[in-house]
Amino acid sequence: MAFGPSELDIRSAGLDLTLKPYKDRRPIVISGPSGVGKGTLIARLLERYPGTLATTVSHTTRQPRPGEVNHEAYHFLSTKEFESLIKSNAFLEYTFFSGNYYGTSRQTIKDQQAKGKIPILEIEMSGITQIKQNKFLDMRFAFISPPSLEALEERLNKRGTESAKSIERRLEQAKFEMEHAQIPGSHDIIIVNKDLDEAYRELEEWVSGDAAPALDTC
Ligand SMILES: Nc1ncnc2c1ncn2[C@@H]1O[C@H](COP(=O)(O)OP(=O)(O)OP(=O)(O)O)[C@@H](O)[C@H]1O
Repeated sequence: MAFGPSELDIRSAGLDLTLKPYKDRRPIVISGPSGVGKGTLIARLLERYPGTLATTVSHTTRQPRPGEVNHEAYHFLSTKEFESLIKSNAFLEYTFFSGNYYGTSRQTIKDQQAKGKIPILEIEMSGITQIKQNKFLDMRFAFISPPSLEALEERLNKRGTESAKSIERRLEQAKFEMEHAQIPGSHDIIIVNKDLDEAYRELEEWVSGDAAPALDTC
């Protein structure tokens, strides 16, 4: 009995098995409280579908951290340069947080689309409000929710990247974001990340267009 080539054979032959003819090729916006698992879920999607999906690189005026490479982690630039880009309407959304600007340029999305990829953006709440105010932008929005604030606190503690004060601030913000996410129309789908594998499956189905619309409120 003949078997077809394995995924490994195809990859090593330089072919990409992961090109998926998604029905919906609009940019995908993922949001949710800090520590909920957005980065983890997006990393899985990108690993599974490198030929179809791609993240975008944001701009920031903050200093690079050790190991962060310019144009990979972020496009690092001066405040003057950032403000000049704001004036020229280069950003889809931007925010000023903790003394620094952060923003997503229109160009970074175009760059990925020009390569035939569907951009995936991780954007916080105020950025989503800015995007939604622009009726020319057609994107889809997923909110990742923790099963509870207690579970979120545990994840942030376990991750070990934040001080107690920072965790407290993030939990306050999380409460606000979770309430906001309940407003009809604020997201196309809410995925509760309780079990990571289940949350991933739900996200993957929605991203690839195989899922039925999860909310009838949109
Ligand atoms: N379903 C889950 N159950 C338990 N732990 C999880 C789950 N999903 C993710 N985690 C863990 O929670 C922590 C936070 O995840 P991650 O860094 O992906 O969150 P994030 O939403 O990207 O956070 P931030 O916005 O701060 O970057 C990580 O240590 C991750 O391994």
